[in-house]
Amino acid sequence: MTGVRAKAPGKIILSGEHAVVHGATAVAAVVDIYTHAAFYPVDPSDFSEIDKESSISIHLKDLKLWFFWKLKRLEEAFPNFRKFPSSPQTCSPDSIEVISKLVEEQNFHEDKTFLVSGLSAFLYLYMSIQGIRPGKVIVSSDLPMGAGLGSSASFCVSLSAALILETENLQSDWLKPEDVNLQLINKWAYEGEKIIHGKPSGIDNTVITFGNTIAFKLGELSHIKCDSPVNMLITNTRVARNTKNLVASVSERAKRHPDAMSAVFNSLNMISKELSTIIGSPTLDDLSLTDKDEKLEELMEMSQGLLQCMGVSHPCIETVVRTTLKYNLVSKLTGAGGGGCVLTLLPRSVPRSAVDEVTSELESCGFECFIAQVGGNGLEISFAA
Ligand SMILES: Nc1ncnc2c1ncn2[C@@H]1O[C@H](COP(=O)(O)OP(=O)(O)OP(=O)(O)O)[C@@H](O)[C@H]1O
Ligand SMILES: C[C@@](O)(CCO)CC(=O)[O-]
Ligand SMILES: [Mg+2]
Repeated sequence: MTGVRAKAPGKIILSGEHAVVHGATAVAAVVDIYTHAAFYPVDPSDFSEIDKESSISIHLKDLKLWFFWKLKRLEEAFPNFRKFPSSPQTCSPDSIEVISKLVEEQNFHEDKTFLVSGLSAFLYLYMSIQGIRPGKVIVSSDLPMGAGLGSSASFCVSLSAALILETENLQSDWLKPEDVNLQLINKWAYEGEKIIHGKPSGIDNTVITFGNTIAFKLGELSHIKCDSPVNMLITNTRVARNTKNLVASVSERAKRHPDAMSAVFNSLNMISKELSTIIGSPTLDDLSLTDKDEKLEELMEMSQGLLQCMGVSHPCIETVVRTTLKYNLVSKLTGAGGGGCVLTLLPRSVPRSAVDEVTSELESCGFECFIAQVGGNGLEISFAA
């Protein structure tokens, strides 16, 4: 059986998370940790007698979990489901309810309920793009789930690509899809993100689809050309959290204190603009590189303070900030916060021994540290044999 395979990176947010949901500019970049999704349509003529009740299935390889929905059950739940509307459509609240029930009909172990939103996004994207037709999707990911590195968007982008694209013209090498397809994939992925996040800004799916480093405001992206990519140490505090709840909690705070919070969002907008200018400016010599790093550190420190003021930091995040500061390194949370991952800027001048020391101190607190490449390719596709 042949199909389409898609590979989508993760992302970090350098500044402006949460504020971007409220109209501010944010700056994000991809990281080289990937989600793979492959789609294999099942030819109805292949059905054996036992296969009569064919299904739509998803195999989450890393979790060793399989989920199946019989076509008959889906047709009964959605007698008038419209396949591939002319442009991506938002899942209505009524349909979300029906889809969640279909997902919950799978026998979930209590400790796997965090998958309900991801599987609901899967069913919606599958039925909208492919219709209620049999097929199998296989997903695997190296991204920590629910930790601020865009696992939900990476899942939605890779799924949308595998479901939308045809096998013709694909090769066994990884290729970037054509621009017109990237636009469509990004729009569908955003609809999937809405099911997982509630009210996403769209920054995560956009940077993951198009790659590199971007500034993003009100649905519009601009690419930032970086001639000297930033180096980040990423620390996963392993504290579980959920982006949907954190985004909602910031909106609630903004409703309670509209003027104060709009000043916070505005400050982050300014920080993101300055940060875009700094990382996009040409690096002339070592002196200008050091100057860039110092300015970035100061802006990251200010961002972390403002995120704390929005109520999305966490004692574990503060521990990372304090620990790295002992080594003169600056950190900020990334993504929705509340736990998850923290970024530490590694200036070009920092000695390797200092990075090793800070890493072992962070690991002794039970955190996981890694260095990822920032600002590479976005979505890529290939032929799946
Ligand atoms: N590989 C995957 N397979 C199935 N579901 C996934 C996968 N990756 C993410 N999800 C879904 O996305 C949810 C996590 O999304 P969430 O937005 O809370 O975190 P994140 O995307 O990792 O962080 P952030 O949005 O801050 O960058 C999971 O609980 C799950 O439902
Ligand atoms: C917290 C948030 O700003 C970023 C999550 O990576 C949410 C969003 O923009 O959708
Ligand atoms: Mg997410």
